Amino acid sequence: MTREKIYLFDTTLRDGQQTPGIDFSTEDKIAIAAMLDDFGIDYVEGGYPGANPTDTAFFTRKRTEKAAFVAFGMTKRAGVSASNDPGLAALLQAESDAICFVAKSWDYHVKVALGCSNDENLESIRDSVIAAIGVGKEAMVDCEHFFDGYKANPDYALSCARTAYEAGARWVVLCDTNGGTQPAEVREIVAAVIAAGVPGHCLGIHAHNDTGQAVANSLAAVEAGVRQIQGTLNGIGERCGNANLVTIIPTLALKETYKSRFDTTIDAERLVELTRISHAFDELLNRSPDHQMPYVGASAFATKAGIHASALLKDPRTYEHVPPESVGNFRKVMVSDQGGKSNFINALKRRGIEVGKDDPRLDKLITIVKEREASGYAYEGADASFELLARRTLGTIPEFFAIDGFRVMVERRFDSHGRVKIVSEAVVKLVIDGQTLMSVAEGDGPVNALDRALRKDFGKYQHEIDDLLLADFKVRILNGGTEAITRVLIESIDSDGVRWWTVGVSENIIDASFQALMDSVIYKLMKNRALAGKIAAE
Ligand SMILES: CC(=O)SCCNC(=O)CCNC(=O)[C@H](O)C(C)(C)COP(=O)(O)OP(=O)(O)OC[C@H]1O[C@@H](n2cnc3c(N)ncnc32)[C@H](O)[C@@H]1OP(=O)(O)O
Ligand SMILES: CC(=O)C(=O)O
Repeated sequence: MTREKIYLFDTTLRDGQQTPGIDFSTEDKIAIAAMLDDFGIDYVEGGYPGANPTDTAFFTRKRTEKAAFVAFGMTKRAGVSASNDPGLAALLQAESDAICFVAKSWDYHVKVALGCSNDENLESIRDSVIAAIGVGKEAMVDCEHFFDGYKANPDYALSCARTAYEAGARWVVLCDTNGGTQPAEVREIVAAVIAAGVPGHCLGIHAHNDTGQAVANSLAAVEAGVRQIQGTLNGIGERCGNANLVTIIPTLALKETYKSRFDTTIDAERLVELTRISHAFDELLNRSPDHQMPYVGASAFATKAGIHASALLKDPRTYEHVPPESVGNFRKVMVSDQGGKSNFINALKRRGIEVGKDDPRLDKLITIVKEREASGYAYEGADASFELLARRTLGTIPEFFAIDGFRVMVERRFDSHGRVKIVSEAVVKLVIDGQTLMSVAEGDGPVNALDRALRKDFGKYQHEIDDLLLADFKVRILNGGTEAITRVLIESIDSDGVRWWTVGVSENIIDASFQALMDSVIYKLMKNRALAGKIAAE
């Protein structure tokens, strides 16, 4: 069987820009285009030059080295010639390798949205494609609402696609603009387009995710014959988003049904970059990655379940559809109340702690973790606290210091201008080598005050915690009403760039925070002595 290429077309910077809450700056666009170009995407659609200052500015800058850089815009307006349409002129003049025109292909839209005749719309499609080719650009046409249009008036939808193709468009892209089409319909309609004379190697698919089918519809279109897929990074896009290229790319590369027939520019060597790219993109959007995103999510290859962990450790293929490292992700066997001995042995081994399956201390640790999780602790997100708990149970943590007590006071005061000022003050009493050390500090809030007081006099350990920083602080109320208990998670970082999470649980938020703080400091002291924190690669 001859192999065929599937072209990848990224519209993150155009349809992705239409996502509610996402607004790229020109600098963002430059960074994202470079990321996509490096990764090996065939087409990068940069936006709509002439539509807004960001896109216009972006099109004056250098954007891609390898990928074809695409300008998006609408076909010429009815009633004016291509040479007299200012919108089309801006598109033709923009620095790009290709132009992707959006064109109506549903007669209802032609009538209602454009207010012109069906023939005038066909003329707009034809003349716009000819004009783009005339200035030396590759032309493509996004047939908006193609599937809905086909269902309403198949002859007209097909004549739009054919007109674009016959005018010389390299790609005629069938768009599920409203996102309601189902995979079986996509297969049937793509087959009809090919039967009407537009060959599959000139057809693309642009699917929206309004019924959660954008990826399935894109793959159904490939099965039916299209050879270009449009989509976005992490599936951003108007309303419920576009087809997620981060899901489609590994599916094409790793799943037998596609990999046996098709090639894309993303080979195995590039595919390992996928998780990093997906997360870097979220970072740029200033949002947390979706843990459950296929292939790249933090949970994509994670298991809490003891039965799964036991089999995974015998052979990962028992519970993994592809090897996590093929997409740059990794396996995570977590400890929790859902775990059995295998989860624990694996989690301990990663931290350099060897313990036999028959060691009674292992049973004790499992019991403690399960009891603590029942009372509100969550160790799957608090790796350092889990390690300390394990080492305490095994008896391998030195007694660095003891806490004699702490007190926190929060006061609402007025300054000399009558403005409200909230002052937090903490007192911490520690015992180190039999000597009591007492420190008092103020802070921005009670936890900050506690942290400052704790660090103010740490005796002989003082210099060891100077580079310890609290990077994040998360509070969760576990049950409502007067019996509410609080779980606090603290993320710490030190000058080695190492990060760790600790947890505290209490009916009192300050006490929960103090527990998490204590674990963070003890972990740091252990780490300084190479007694903890060696996470081996899985
Ligand atoms: C399905 C999609 O995602 S298509 C892409 C949608 N993206 C965007 O719209 C984002 C960028 N758009 C914009 O910034 C603006 O809409 C602009 C600059 C393009 C146009 O702005 P304006 O000239 O003020 O027009 P406005 O946005 O109000 O309306 C769109 C006009 O384009 C016309 N039009 C829409 N599609 C097409 C088409 N394919 N071919 C020709 N004309 C079209 C509409 O009939 C309407 O014309 P009218 O003003 O005579 O009623
Ligand atoms: C062109 C486009 O974005 C759509 O039809 O959805």
